[in-house]
Amino acid sequence: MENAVVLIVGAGPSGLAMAGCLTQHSIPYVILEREDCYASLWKKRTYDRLGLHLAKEFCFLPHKTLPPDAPTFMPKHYFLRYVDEYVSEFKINPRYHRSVESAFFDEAEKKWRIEANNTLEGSMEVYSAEFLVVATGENCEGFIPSLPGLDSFPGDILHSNRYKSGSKYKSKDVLVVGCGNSGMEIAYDLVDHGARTSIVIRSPLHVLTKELVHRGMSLLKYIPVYMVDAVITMLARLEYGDLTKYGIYKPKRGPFANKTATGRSPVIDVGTIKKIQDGEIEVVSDISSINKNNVVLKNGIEKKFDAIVFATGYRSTANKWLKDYKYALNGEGMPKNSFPEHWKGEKGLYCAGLSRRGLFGVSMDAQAIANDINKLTSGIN
Ligand SMILES: Cc1cc2nc3c(=O)[nH]c(=O)nc-3n(C[C@H](O)[C@H](O)[C@H](O)COP(=O)(O)OP(=O)(O)OC[C@H]3O[C@@H](n4cnc5c(N)ncnc54)[C@H](O)[C@@H]3O)c2cc1C
Ligand SMILES: NC(=O)C1=CN([C@@H]2O[C@H](COP(=O)(O)OP(=O)(O)OC[C@H]3O[C@@H](n4cnc5c(N)ncnc54)[C@H](OP(=O)(O)O)[C@@H]3O)[C@@H](O)[C@H]2O)C=CC1
Ligand SMILES: O=C(O)C(=O)Cc1c[nH]c2ccccc12
Repeated sequence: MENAVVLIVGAGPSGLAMAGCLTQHSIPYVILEREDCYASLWKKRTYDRLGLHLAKEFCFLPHKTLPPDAPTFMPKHYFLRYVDEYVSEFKINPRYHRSVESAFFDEAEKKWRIEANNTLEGSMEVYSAEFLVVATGENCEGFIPSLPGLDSFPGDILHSNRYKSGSKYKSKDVLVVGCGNSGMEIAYDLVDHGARTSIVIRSPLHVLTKELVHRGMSLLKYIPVYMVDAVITMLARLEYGDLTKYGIYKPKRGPFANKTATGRSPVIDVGTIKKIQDGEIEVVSDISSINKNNVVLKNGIEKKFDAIVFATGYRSTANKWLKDYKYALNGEGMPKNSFPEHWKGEKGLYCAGLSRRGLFGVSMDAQAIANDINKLTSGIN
């Protein structure tokens, strides 16, 4: 058994930000990561054309600024280069191929006991830690809904986290299920590669440009959210016109109030809306069942597809391996406390990056957690 002061599970931006902050306080830590690299979501499970939707002032990690000439909206590779520099500057050395499979609070020892599968060696490793930080992310596992007849579909079925580009779908009929930021951008990419593309839109959504989101986030510093929402919704209407004829309806709450209330981001349009308006992407209603290549929609229409991309979102899985999740999380593996106290659990348990606030939220959490651990370890309560 190995002893650690702080044990961090996950070497994504949250785990790395934790490492950066703990280093500032000279607090030792160990990071366990199931994959063979850091930032594995960004490196392995995102599509090729991904760029950051939020402006650079919301997309950096604690204690390291972005280069002054960084583009306002960074491409993925630019952000990853910054992450590489972060890792070398803070000398972060995660232990790779360590999949954490169980963790519980040992009441006798008053410490966390963590078991990780060393997937390279096929052995179990045991760690004990005073503080445990869950940094496994809200995008830990791709979610695919169970639909009647899905098993009978003979073509490609993939979650958006396995989609790279539309190059192999030229002249194919592809259905994208889900119209969050992933689904909308993947639909664009498919058309760009010559696929005949349809997208399932079953609920209301806000569509904004990245410039409008940037403007809205800047305005939020000065005026209340309902005013920001009113201004930004009006500007979006001028930009896109009435989208209801394409099956796109707005939620009752404004885009920023909705983000705060539900965590759901507005769709930040990368050109998909124009392709919908031009008839290059067809919006279809929710799926009722699947029979081989035929997809039966809830409005009774039946369409044939060669492939289905499920851009139906993600789940946190921390509640599965963290046996005593109740000290910080709910049954969905998300924080049990509400924002802004969401990061702090009991008995030295914390969660970073589960506030549905992107990289900005990641940085805030890591700083708050490291400050709290610093206070506790220096005996200032
Ligand atoms: C397609 C996509 C695009 C995004 N774009 C943006 C954006 O532009 N801007 C923004 O602010 N946010 C964006 N996000 C949100 C994203 O959640 C954050 O950017 C960021 O990746 C969160 O970091 P994280 O470390 O919390 O989680 P992750 O990046 O998911 O990292 C978690 C790490 O934990 C590891 N892990 C999981 N379970 C275990 C286990 N049991 N044992 C050991 N290791 C484990 C995983 O392998 C992974 O490396 C995007 C998300 C997606 C899906
Ligand atoms: N460049 C960037 O910055 C990007 C950022 N992201 C971020 O990553 C996170 C994850 O995004 P994303 O992958 O789009 O996931 P989301 O959870 O945001 O969206 C999931 C979508 O799938 C739909 N859906 C879920 N279940 C079903 C079902 N059974 N049938 C039909 N539709 C269904 C949802 O609709 P409903 O509302 O009806 O449930 C929703 O439209 C978000 O925070 C997003 O903003 C993603 C891509 C790019
Ligand atoms: O990409 C995401 O989903 C994010 O969570 C980033 C984000 C944080 N606050 C926002 C407000 C509007 C749009 C996106 C975000």
